[in-house]
Amino acid sequence: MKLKIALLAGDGIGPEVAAQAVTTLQAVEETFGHEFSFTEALVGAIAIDKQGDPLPDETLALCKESDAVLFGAIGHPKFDNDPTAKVRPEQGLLKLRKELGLFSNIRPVKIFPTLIEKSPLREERITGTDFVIYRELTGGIYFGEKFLSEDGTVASDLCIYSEEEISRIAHLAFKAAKGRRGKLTLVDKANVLESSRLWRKVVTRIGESYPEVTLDYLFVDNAAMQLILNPSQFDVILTENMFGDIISDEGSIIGGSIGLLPSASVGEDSSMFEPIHGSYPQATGKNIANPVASILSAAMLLDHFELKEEAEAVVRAVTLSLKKGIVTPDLDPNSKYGTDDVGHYIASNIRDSDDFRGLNQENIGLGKSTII
Ligand SMILES: NC(=O)c1ccc[n+]([C@@H]2O[C@H](COP(=O)([O-])OP(=O)(O)OC[C@H]3O[C@@H](n4cnc5c(N)ncnc54)[C@H](O)[C@@H]3O)[C@@H](O)[C@H]2O)c1
Ligand SMILES: CC(C)[C@H](C(=O)O)[C@@H](O)C(=O)O
Ligand SMILES: [Mg+2]
Repeated sequence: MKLKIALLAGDGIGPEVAAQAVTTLQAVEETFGHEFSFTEALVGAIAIDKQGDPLPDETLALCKESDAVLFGAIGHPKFDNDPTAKVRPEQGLLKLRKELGLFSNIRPVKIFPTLIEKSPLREERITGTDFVIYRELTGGIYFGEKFLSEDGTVASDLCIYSEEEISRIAHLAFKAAKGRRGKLTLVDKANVLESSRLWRKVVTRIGESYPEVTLDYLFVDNAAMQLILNPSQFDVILTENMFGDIISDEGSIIGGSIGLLPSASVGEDSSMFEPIHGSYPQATGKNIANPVASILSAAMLLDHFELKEEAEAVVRAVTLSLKKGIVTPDLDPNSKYGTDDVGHYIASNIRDSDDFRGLNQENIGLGKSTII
């Protein structure tokens, strides 16, 4: 298959982890005989520095004409520490999501069996964790009208949703639940927020068309607690933009590190693949960032284009690296391996995959190798 991929590495550790996703995709390309092209473009703080715009027109145009976008991370402390800055790196990411119509952000949370002891939670709590968050990505409080009074003492952000925005992602989430364990949990704050009550009404109505899926509801504060208390109760979580942002960072540490959690953002015509973590500025240039979230985002890209065997090969290679202890310091403070070592190990395992391709994965203790 030929794929034209826009590569938006961004800021901080973005370029370091995205480089390993590219190395992985190049290994897949060679091993399975595909043709992937990568075209780089600016986004985030580096784009502000170079062009005064966090999403230059040519970057957006490239993304629109590409088959998919591979995204690193954006963000820089000079903006984080300046609440008065009018132009900000995050605006580039948000505009990109909106312009590409990426309304559904899919964030799978699965425990790698060999990492169970790396989790801050006890083994008996996290065993069996395997859920996926469907986070609405182009609406809600992120995109509602903003207000700041002239004297700078009063501010507001409007949280606004339409039935249409809720129903299109709800259908995707119900379909996902149907293909998994048949459970969908809507996370909202319907005891307080009008917008959440609209979510409940619309999702409940849509649920009637999916009789094989059990729908339940959790208030977001309770959901935040349940995620830690009993994460294996969840199958598909459907939620609005900001709640999804928050609970996915929380969910990521169940498996040991946010550096493991990938995501796919999809719309009608476009798709983008990015780790859920940010630019981790403290780690920039140190070769310590975990590239696995970025590499698994590349696996989600392959899966999205129906390259199932290829996606599985990536997940298997990642699983093997974790099993062998070829990991970055977030998973093992004494590790001698850097971001690039982990990426190269994974890529070389895809290239030499004869030694484990086709083997019964259970026999070699890798468990299930699908990503979602
Ligand atoms: N999608 C994105 O590009 C994105 C996402 C979140 C935050 N941000 C931006 O990133 C900047 C920093 O934000 P933050 O510190 O709140 O979040 P962050 O995700 O960058 O880092 C938070 C913590 O998570 C850990 N971490 C993150 N990525 C890791 C990796 N690959 N390997 C190992 N550990 C990792 C580190 O302990 C780090 O201190 C901000 O400017 C923020 O706006 C961007
Ligand atoms: C950087 C920020 C705009 C972004 C978000 O809040 O969506 C990030 O936290 C994420 O999870 O992708
Ligand atoms: Mg986030």
